[in-house]
Amino acid sequence: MALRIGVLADDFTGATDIAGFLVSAGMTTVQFTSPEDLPEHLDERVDAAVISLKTRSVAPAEAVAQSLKALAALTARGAEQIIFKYCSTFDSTAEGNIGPVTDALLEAMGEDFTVLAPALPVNGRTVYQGHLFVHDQPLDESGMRDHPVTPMTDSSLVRLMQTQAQGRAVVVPYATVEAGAAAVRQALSDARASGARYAVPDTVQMRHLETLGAALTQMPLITGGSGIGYGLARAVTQSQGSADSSAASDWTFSSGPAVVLSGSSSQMTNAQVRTYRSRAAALALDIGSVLTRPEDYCAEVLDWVAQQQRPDALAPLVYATASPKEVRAAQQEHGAQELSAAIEDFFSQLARALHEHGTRRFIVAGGETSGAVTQGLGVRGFEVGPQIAPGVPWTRTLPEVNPGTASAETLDLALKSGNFGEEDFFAAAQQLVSQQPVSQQPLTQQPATPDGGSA
Ligand SMILES: Nc1ncnc2c1ncn2[C@@H]1O[C@H](COP(=O)(O)OP(=O)(O)O)[C@@H](O)[C@H]1O
Ligand SMILES: O=C(O)[C@@H](O)C(=O)COP(=O)(O)O
Repeated sequence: MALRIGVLADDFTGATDIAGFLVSAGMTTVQFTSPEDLPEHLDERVDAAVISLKTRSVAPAEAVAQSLKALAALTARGAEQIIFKYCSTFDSTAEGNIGPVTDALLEAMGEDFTVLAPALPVNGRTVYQGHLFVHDQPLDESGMRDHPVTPMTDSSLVRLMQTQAQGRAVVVPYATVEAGAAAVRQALSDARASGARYAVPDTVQMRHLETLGAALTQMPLITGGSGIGYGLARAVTQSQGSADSSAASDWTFSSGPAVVLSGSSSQMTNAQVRTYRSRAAALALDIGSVLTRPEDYCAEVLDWVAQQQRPDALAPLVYATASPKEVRAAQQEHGAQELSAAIEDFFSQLARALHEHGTRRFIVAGGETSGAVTQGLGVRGFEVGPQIAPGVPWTRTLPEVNPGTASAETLDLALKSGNFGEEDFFAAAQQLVSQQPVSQQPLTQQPATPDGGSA
């Protein structure tokens, strides 16, 4: 079967977020860490491929260039529909990057119209009258108001888009979405005829995403969050009669020691670390040692982890997670960027050392931290499995594209965006492993035949 959906995501855990939702809707999904890593021939069982970029907060021209490369890689694999995945809280500045990237993708695809659909009601992100809410607060009154890189000071998606993009945006109101897919299609066609370039559909419940998915199956470019990915995938798999047989239902895990690495300091991750500390061995990183003697300290932490890894115990936790007050104080003392980079490098080095000493399962908290860990492990592609929590799936590495992992064995990775998961997330991830079902042949890359076709 041809590649039904190709996704380019503007950050790492955002990519795993949408990949997990595509799988939960019944699509076999693989994820790669750059367009270059996408194999020329994907396994024929693959319905969706996700490329994770790091374009959320780079300069707009750089974001556009990387996104166009990813688009080219996906269309070259025959992707029938493209999704540009950004954050469910529309993380961007007045310069971009959601507007410039969307415009560049439209132009490259020869299109003049798309939707902006960031909503993910199961995680409290809803859109009403074109305004984005985080649970019961408008976006600009939520914690996103104080985001260090992309502070969100308006909740109107129409205004947010129009300040950074080239065209006009219009709302598809709640009543139209409630009326069903045909009504949405008509509203989109009217909006386009009126000269609008972007439509913002109200989305209050998960079922609205299914309505939107059914209305949008023929739209070449969709932009939004993981929720619209779910809606589209449901529409496709339902029309094929396969929506109920989740692609993750017969997922298996590798055996071997596990570790939890937490570099996010979000409110939710702080709560998750507190909860887990009461149940498992936990080590708070000494930031001074991370900064001044990272190599020796890495060896000490490695020894500590090895002593704690026992088959009858929960995986040990190593964390840099700290309260906002502690983070601010440390940033003032050492400089925010230097500190982030040092901690990320440390996690990257530690993950590599842990892998070399036998660790096979990594549970990681934090988007940037996940990027650093996968980089340390040399992971460039993985298959996406069952969700531990909405937006956080288990994944396993595809050995063929991960020569850095040194062997044909697969690694299990759970890569969590800072804000996602319940308070017991770290233990819940391991509980899912211990309930693992019957073995399934892992996806492998199709060997290329001399004529360039797949074997
Ligand atoms: N104690 C700390 N003080 C300062 N910065 C920290 C601390 N712990 C982690 N960090 C840094 O904060 C950043 C957290 O970002 P990230 O991993 O993306 O989490 P999130 O998904 O919550 O944004 C990383 O760069 C990490 O290295
Ligand atoms: O859409 C979402 O909310 C997430 O997939 C996402 O992008 C979160 O970003 P980070 O919190 O920066 O990991």
